[in-house]
Amino acid sequence: MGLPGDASGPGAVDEIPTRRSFVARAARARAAFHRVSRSFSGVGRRLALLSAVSVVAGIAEAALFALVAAISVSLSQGSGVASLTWGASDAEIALGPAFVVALALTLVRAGMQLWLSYLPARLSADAVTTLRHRLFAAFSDASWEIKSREREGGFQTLMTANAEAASLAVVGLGRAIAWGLLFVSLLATAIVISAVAALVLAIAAVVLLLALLPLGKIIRRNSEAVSAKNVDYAGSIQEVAVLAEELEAFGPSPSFRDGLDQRTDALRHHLLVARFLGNGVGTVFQSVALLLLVAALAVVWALDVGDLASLAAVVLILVRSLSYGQQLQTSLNMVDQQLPYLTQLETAIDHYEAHHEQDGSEPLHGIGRIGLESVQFAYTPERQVLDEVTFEVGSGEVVGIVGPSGAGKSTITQMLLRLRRPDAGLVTVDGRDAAQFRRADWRRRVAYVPQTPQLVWGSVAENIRFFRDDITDEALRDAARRAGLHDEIVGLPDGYATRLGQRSSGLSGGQRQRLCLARALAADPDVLVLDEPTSSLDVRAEVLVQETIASLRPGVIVFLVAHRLSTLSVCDRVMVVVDGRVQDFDTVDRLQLQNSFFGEVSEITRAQTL
Ligand SMILES: Nc1ncnc2c1ncn2[C@@H]1O[C@H](COP(=O)(O)OP(=O)(O)OP(=O)(O)O)[C@@H](O)[C@H]1O
Repeated sequence: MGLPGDASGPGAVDEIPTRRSFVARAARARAAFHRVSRSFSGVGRRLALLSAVSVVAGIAEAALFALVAAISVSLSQGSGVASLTWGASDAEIALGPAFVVALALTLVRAGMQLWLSYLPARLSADAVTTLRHRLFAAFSDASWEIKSREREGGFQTLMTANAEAASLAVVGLGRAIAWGLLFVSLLATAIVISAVAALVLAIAAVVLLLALLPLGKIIRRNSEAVSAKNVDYAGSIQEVAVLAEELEAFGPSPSFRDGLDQRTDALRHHLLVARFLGNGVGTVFQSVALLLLVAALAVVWALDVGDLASLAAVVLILVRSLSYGQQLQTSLNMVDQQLPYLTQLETAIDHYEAHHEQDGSEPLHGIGRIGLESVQFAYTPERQVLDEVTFEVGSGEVVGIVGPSGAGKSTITQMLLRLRRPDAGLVTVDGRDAAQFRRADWRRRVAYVPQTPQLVWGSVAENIRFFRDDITDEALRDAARRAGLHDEIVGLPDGYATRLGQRSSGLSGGQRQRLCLARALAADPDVLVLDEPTSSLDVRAEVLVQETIASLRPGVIVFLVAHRLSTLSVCDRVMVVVDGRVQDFDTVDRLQLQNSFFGEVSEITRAQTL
């Protein structure tokens, strides 16, 4: 994944047109809906419902205002009849029925308004839930190549903060439609009641909306900056959490603290602008709207149009419609503010989906032989990391992989685990291309114990089972026995149900490593890849693990990346990797005589143990 701000990665924000026109804004809103509509089905139906409810609510409200105005005038004149004027036609209604109709309209309006609160909320909740599912699925299915480049905290930010912001963008879009249609419905009704009065006021409202448009651009630009910086910021925060132990021990340098403080400060300005504009625009709108209303009324008075009841109705309706206009403006600002987060989320999904992990279609029932055939691989074009690597290992063999730091040992294990694909050459299984086989089967047959074992929040049993529901309690106990951990687990306060944390796990480094060995053994693999499995173990535990490895014969192939020669005592053969090539692949005894790297390391080890 590209880092935030990197135009190629999910952190990048799409090019958004910056013209200050309604056309550009409408194009953005359309693009947003297009993106949102990909996130869940039935969006068209729901928007149609939202629009219909908005129009009905607007007409009900306008009719209510007209009736209230007519009743008020009638009461002030002491007449028992309310006179309603709708354009050229007049209607009269007795006060009793008029009150009943007013009450009914109030209830209809209340019901519609509640519905209008519910629909955007539902739209938003559905959209964000689906977005989160899509993002998680896209990330899970993305290749290791992409995942391994993921910035710490980047994915978390997308799943939490960005998803939250995207939900606000969808609420904003829904509300903008509702307030916009309410505004238009009220205005249309006002025009029917008194065309001149309403038109004068409508023009005033449109002028006001247009005048406030540039603010949207400022809000959007500010949000784009915040959205990109947030992912970066989350990365830095995550780093603090990940490095907590080392920071505690070493103490962070002033420059480290200053760096983080500067990142925190850099967000301050954007946050201030966002919050101020978010609230300030509404206040400005209200004040200017009232000014325009007074000015427009003065024009109506000067033109001498309309009777008292219709003028009162138009004023009531327009004051209300101006408030919807303000809410429309606020909603559009909210969309402007939150849309970059939604865009960033969609960009990330597209990025992960474009790098989908390729799978094979054939089932894999077992592995008898595994190897690499003329494998070439480079992480970057400048440096070849594996160069014509070829070997094959058969069932029951325990193979060591040694070599200088950076020689390519871990890269070979990543090939065997199918975490990376060769640029040229093949990973072979029983003479066939491994890429043909289903990954799910591969993961089941090829197990891995990393150098730094990771625990998950949960019990000891859950840590061994590691989300593979089909592993029985008996199988995981058996795996713990084979990893030499069973007796220690039984000695824990709650045995296999003892809860473990990720960091302060209550287990020693050696116990954690053996727990991960049990995790690897639990599914009864055909191939076991161990990256320096005894690095955290004392001599007694090391012997225990070596016995476990030896006991896996004859059915299992074991690859053992080793830095210490003591680890290699169980190996049938050892592969010496130097500069991305297999320099030698032979027994320990022969390597000691013929391989310069191996001989040198043996010498150093011997001198150290004397
Ligand atoms: N993700 C990566 N991106 C770019 N280069 C990488 C990446 N991972 C490893 N390399 C480079 O590839 C080379 C081989 O790395 P690899 O981790 O396979 O070596 P290694 O033999 O396992 O080293 P060590 O014993 O130190 O763990 C090194 O030069 C390393 O810098």
